[in-house]
Amino acid sequence: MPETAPHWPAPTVTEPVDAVVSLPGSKSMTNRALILAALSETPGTVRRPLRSRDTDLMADALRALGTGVTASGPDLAVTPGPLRGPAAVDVGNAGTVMRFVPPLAALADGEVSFNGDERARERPVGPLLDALRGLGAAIDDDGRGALPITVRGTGSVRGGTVTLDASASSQFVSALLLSGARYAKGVEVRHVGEPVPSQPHLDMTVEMLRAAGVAVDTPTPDVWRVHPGPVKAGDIAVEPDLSNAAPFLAAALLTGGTVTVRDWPRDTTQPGDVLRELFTAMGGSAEFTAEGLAFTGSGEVRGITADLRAVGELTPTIAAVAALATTPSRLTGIAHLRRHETDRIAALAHEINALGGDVEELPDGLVIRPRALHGGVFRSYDDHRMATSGAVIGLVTPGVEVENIATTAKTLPDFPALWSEAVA
Ligand SMILES: O=C(O)C1=C[C@@H](OP(=O)(O)O)[C@@H](O)[C@H](O)C1
Ligand SMILES: C=C(OP(=O)(O)O)C(=O)O
Repeated sequence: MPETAPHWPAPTVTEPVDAVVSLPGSKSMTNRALILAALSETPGTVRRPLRSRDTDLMADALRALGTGVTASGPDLAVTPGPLRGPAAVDVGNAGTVMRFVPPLAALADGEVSFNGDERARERPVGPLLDALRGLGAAIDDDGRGALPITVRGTGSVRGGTVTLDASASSQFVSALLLSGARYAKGVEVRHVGEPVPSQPHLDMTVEMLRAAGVAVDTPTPDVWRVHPGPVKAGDIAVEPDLSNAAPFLAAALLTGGTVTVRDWPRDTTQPGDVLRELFTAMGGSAEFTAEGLAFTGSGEVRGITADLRAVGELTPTIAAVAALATTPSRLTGIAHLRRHETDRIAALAHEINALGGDVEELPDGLVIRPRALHGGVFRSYDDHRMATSGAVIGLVTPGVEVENIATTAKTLPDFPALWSEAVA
């Protein structure tokens, strides 16, 4: 029998939480920065990146393809080299690695195989693979539109115009755009189908490409054009991870306290910035201070009706807060969450209900009716955001134990210590 770690007793408080927290870098920005630096003409530096499972997997993938990635104090120094196979890439369960690296691997000379966690083999990549084939890449897969795959690189990709359905993940589009400048004809990506989720992440891709000297046009909604040309990443400064700020702001909201997140950017493409608005609608208030963003709870926590399509990765925390609110919530537009680290719609409903909650699954979301919760085990399904949601519920519900808190290492390895310190 494999040894399993004991469940983590979530700390419970009776006083308002009053804390100032420094959060590590954004996963999404770090992994984009690493890709852009690897595609660059000259060495670059990623300043204050996130160091976590997902970003270590990205660094390892790029090393396997011939790029130098070395720690330099709190930064990562990236030395681009000729991209080459053969190489084997372990994506873990990182969407950014399984989607962003294959278009780069198509530029390599040699075969690059991709595999990952059991769950990674269930997450969609089919539309991305078909798009890459349409741009001239050769890829072997077993016909399921999922890992494992082998990209048979020849050292160059023709590029051109491609149409795909990116309603399952915005990462399909970001992936093609990030490497597209290095394709002979660049790339024009056209989406058709249900709306693409995670618009802020698409904006982040476009903004980071432009900052790296790449010409990107967005002529009409659902069309993105990346012109061929050199990538010049240079120095890229990574912002604190605002999605990982969610549980900390929730602590202030739920306890009527104040949590300040240091260095919250005033202007950002991160979806977590929308928390200022969402958690204000749920009863708190946000204010920029000299230190960062101070979020204060009023003592009252209201439910919310919201379409979260653009900010889906915030759902687990919002659902946890909603379960503790005084009025019902309806969260929609998030069918794609069923293909995230776990089926987050089903997992949230199941785990909150197991603690006495009243959560109903919709095909594309959740209806959450407030009910007194009790202690018990909150399972994480190897999903970092499920684990942190268990911590949020446990903060005001005695006796909650989170199973596999270590899974937070995907994007926030220090979570248990940071959380315990913040709420102490
Ligand atoms: O591009 C990115 O960095 C991300 C895009 C989103 O993916 P989906 O559009 O698949 O939800 C988001 O949920 C994920 O955590 C990170
Ligand atoms: C969906 C997420 O991750 P991934 O990058 O693996 O898609 C997430 O972090 O919430």
